[in-house]
Amino acid sequence: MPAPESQPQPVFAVVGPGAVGGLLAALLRRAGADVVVVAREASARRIAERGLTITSGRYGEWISDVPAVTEVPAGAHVILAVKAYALGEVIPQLAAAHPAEVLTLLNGVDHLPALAGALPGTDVIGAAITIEAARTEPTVLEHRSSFARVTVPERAAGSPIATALADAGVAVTAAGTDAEVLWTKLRFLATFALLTSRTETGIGEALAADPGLADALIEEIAAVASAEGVPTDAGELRASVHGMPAGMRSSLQHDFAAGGPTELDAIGGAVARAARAHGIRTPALDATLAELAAR
Ligand SMILES: NC(=O)C1=CN([C@@H]2O[C@H](COP(=O)(O)OP(=O)(O)OC[C@H]3O[C@@H](n4cnc5c(N)ncnc54)[C@H](OP(=O)(O)O)[C@@H]3O)[C@@H](O)[C@H]2O)C=CC1
Ligand SMILES: CC(C)(CO)C(=O)C(=O)O
Repeated sequence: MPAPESQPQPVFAVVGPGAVGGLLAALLRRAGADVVVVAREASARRIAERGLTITSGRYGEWISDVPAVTEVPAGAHVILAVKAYALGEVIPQLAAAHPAEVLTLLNGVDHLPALAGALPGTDVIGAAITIEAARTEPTVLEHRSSFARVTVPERAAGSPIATALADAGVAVTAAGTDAEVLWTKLRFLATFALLTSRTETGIGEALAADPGLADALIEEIAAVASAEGVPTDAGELRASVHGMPAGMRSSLQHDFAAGGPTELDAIGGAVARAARAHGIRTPALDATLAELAAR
C-alpha cells in the first residue's frame, strides 16, 4: 500500500524579533514548530551568534536557538511584530515572499489596510497582543507581565498561526472582526499609552497625576471607538484602565525613553484622525498629542 501523503508542516516566520516577536518565536521553537525569525542584517547576525535570551515569570528563562534569516521565506505563515514606523521597510519584503498568511500584532489600526493593499492574495489577519515585554539588550527579551494574550478575529480562530501560538502556551482567543479586534485594543491602549508616556511612570501614578485629564481622554476615546463600530461605555473603559497593575508601563513610553522614533502617530494619531472623520471633538486627546509630539 502506498504510504499516506504527509501534509507539509507550515513554516512560521516571525518578522521583527524584538520584545513581542522574539518571545513568540522562542515559544514556538520550544514547542517544536518550524519557525525562523526575520531580522535586519545586524540583528540576524547577533541572534545567530548568541540566540535569544528570554526571561519570563510565566514561561521561564532560557536561550532560544531559533534560526535567524534576513528574508521572509516564500509562502511562510508570518507573524508580524515590527513597530509601525518599520512598516515601510518590511512591506516590500513581505510582498516579494507571497506569504500564506500574515498575522499582525502591531498596535494601531492603519497598518491593516496598508498591508492588505500591498499583499493581494495573502490573508492579512488583524490581531492584537496584550503583554508587557521589553528588549533590554539586542538579544535579551524580558517578558514583564504575568500574562500574554493574543486576540484574533473570529474568522482566524483555527488558522495555523493561532493554533501554533495556542500550542506554544499563549492564551489565544477569537472575537469579532479584524477591525473590532484592533479598535478594542486601541481604545484601551491609547488611553494607557498616552497617560504613561506623559508621566513616564506606571499606570497607577499616571492616573493619579491628573485624574481630570485621564477621565477626559477616556470619554473622548470611548466616543471615537463607538463611532468606529466598537460600542464603548466610558465607565467600563475607565474600569479596565484603572484595573491594570499599577506598575505596568507601555511600549510607547519605552519608545520615548529610547529617544528614537515612536508609535505616537500609529496609536494616538490614529484615534485623532478617526475623531476628525466622525466630527468628534477631542480637546484632551489633541492637547496630549501636542505635548508628547513636542518632546
Ligand atoms: N512591547 C510590548 O509590551 C508590546 C508591544 N506591542 C506592539 O507590538 C509591536 C512590536 O513591538 P515590540 O516588540 O515592543 O518592538 P521592538 O522594538 O522590541 O521590536 C521590533 C523589532 O522589529 C525589528 N525590525 C525593525 N525593522 C525591521 C525589518 N525591516 N525587518 C525585520 N525586523 C525589523 C527590530 O529589529 P532591530 O531593531 O534589531 O533591527 C526589532 O527586533 C508594536 O506595534 C508594539 O506597539 C503590543 C503590545 C505590547
Ligand atoms: C498596554 C500594553 C502594555 C498592553 O499590552 C500594550 O499593548 C503596549 O504598551 O503596547
